[in-house]
Order: sequence, then C-alpha cells, then structure tokens
Amino acid sequence: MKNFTSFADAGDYKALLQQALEIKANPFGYQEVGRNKTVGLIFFNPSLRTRLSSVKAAYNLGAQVWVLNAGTDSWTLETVDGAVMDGSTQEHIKEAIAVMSQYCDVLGVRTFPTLTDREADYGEVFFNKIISYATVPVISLESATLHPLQSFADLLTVAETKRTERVKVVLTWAPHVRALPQCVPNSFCDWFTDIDWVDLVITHPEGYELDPIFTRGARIEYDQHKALAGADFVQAKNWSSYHDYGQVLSTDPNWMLTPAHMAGTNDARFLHCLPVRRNVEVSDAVLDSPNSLIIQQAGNRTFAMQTVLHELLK
Ligand SMILES: NCCC[C@H](NC(=O)CCC(=O)O)C(=O)O
Ligand SMILES: NC(=O)OP(=O)(O)O
Repeated sequence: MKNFTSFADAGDYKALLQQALEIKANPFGYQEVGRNKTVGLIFFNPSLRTRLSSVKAAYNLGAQVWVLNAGTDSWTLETVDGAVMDGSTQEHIKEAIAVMSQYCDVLGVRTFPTLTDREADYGEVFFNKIISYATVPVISLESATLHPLQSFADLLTVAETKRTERVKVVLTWAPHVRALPQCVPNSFCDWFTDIDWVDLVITHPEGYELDPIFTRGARIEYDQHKALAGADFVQAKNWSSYHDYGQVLSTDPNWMLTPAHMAGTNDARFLHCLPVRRNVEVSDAVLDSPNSLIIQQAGNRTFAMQTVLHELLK
C-alpha cells in the first residue's frame, strides 16, 4: 500500500479485514510498528470521529500524533497553482504539505468537495495535488469523492455482526436540510459492490443516481420499501445530486427511515456514518433501537485507521 484513498488501494480486502479483526482483538499488540513514528493529520473541514479515532489509532500503535486544522490553527492556505497571493491566503500548500511531510511518517488529509465544480471534484484535483506535494504516504480522511476509512469501518462492522453467510445490504438515501457530498455513498458502493458475500441494493429518489464508476452495476431500486424488503443491513445517508451537481432535488420526508420502513426488513441492523440529523434523516426510534449499530460502527473507525497505519508504517 502506497497511499490509502479508495477500495483499490486496500489491495487484498480479505487480508486487510482479517488484519483489522486481529488488531481489534489485540489493539496494543503492534506497538513496535509505531515506535519512533509520527502520524500527521491535517483537516481542511470539520470532523469529530475521523479526527479522534485517528489519534486513538496512532496511540494504540505506539506512534506520536499531531493534528492541524488548516486555516484556523495555521496560516490561511492557498491551493491554486500560479496564484498571485496578494489577497487573504498566506502560504501555498506546495510548501505547507512538503514542510509538514518532514514532521511525520504518514499524513492523513481531510478535504470536502466544492459541490459546484464536478470536474475538479471527481478528478480529485485538490487531493491529488496534496499527494504530489507530500513526500510521505497519504491517507484520505475523506476526499472530494470518497471516504475509505468510513467504508472500511462499515465493512468491519457488517463482517463482525452478520448472522448469515450472505447478507443483503441496502444503502438508502435520506432527506436532509443541506446539500451534502456524495463521498460516503460513493465509498460505500466502492467497497461493498466487490464483496463476494454481499448483495448490495441502492435506493433513492430519481435524480440521485451516483457515479457508475462507484456503483459498478449494483441494483438500483427506486421504491424504498421494495429495496428494504428482506434486508440484513440498512445504511442510511443523505447526498446531493451527482447529475444535477450539488443540487437538492428532494426533501420528501417519506424517505426518513422509521420503524415502519424497517418492518419489512429481515430484522435489519442499522448503520449510519454520523453525524446524523435526528428525525430528519432517521427517526429517534431507529437510531436508538437495539438493532442500531451506529456507536459500534463509529468505534470501528479506530481499528480501520489502525490497520491502515499498520500497513503503511510496518
Ligand atoms: N464525515 C462524515 C460525513 C460528513 C458530511 N456530513 C455533513 O457535512 C453533515 C453536516 C450537517 O449535518 O449539516 C457528509 O455528508 O459527507
Ligand atoms: N463519519 C465521520 O467521518 O465523522 P466525522 O466527520 O465527524 O469525522
């Protein structure tokens, strides 16, 4: 593994998943790998889970860790090549990333999409620029189009809680008050379409089709109740339109996940990456039900990150 930005970077996912299960069972058993190593984390956007689980993962591995919130903790960073920096930006990422690379052995980076320039977002122009300026391996802490650590944690959660050999996993769109990135659903599809024991079904209102590069022929069912029938796992998430880029096409409250939606499933376990807008995306009754895995899922973020750090530092 050179960098960790997508399912493809995971390589042999079965081996990586096995490693994650072993690390979870023995979290402090790999501290030689992190000894005298430093993990750097830079956030261009807010975070709770990714930030804290990454710090915990580094500690578990015996590594040191620093965190920088770009712009608020540091100089305001310029990202445009060739910019005449006579405005509010004070330092170019070209120097900043190269300098930070000297202070760590692996660099985690969080960026979000513009949701206005699809070509730049889906070309991962900003993230790829960071990779090109970095002189250490780079881990995506969520980029413009993907959130691989989240999906790896989702896979770990499904793998450790599934009750049958094969499972039906449903990704359902949920309403929201803002236009959100497609990273989490793209990434969920990127990871779950190729798992041989998963039947993935995606459900959303028309117009919310994701980039087929990530859905790769997964079944799309526009009738949410039909999609949910017999599901073993349900992951809910809002996203804005990919085709009508960054637009909110629906706020239909009927898509909010409630016990009535869950009634047709196979007593499905419930997943959400968090943060979640309660009683907009998902009702309290689903989030707080015994079938809700959201806290365990967030807990697994530590082991996803620790496994990736282990791969890159060993
Ligand atoms: N990192 C996990 C999700 C991050 C982001 N959610 C958000 O921005 C929610 C913000 C709000 O609820 O206003 C997303 O959907 O990609
Ligand atoms: N799920 C997730 O990535 O959460 P944060 O945005 O809080 O890191």
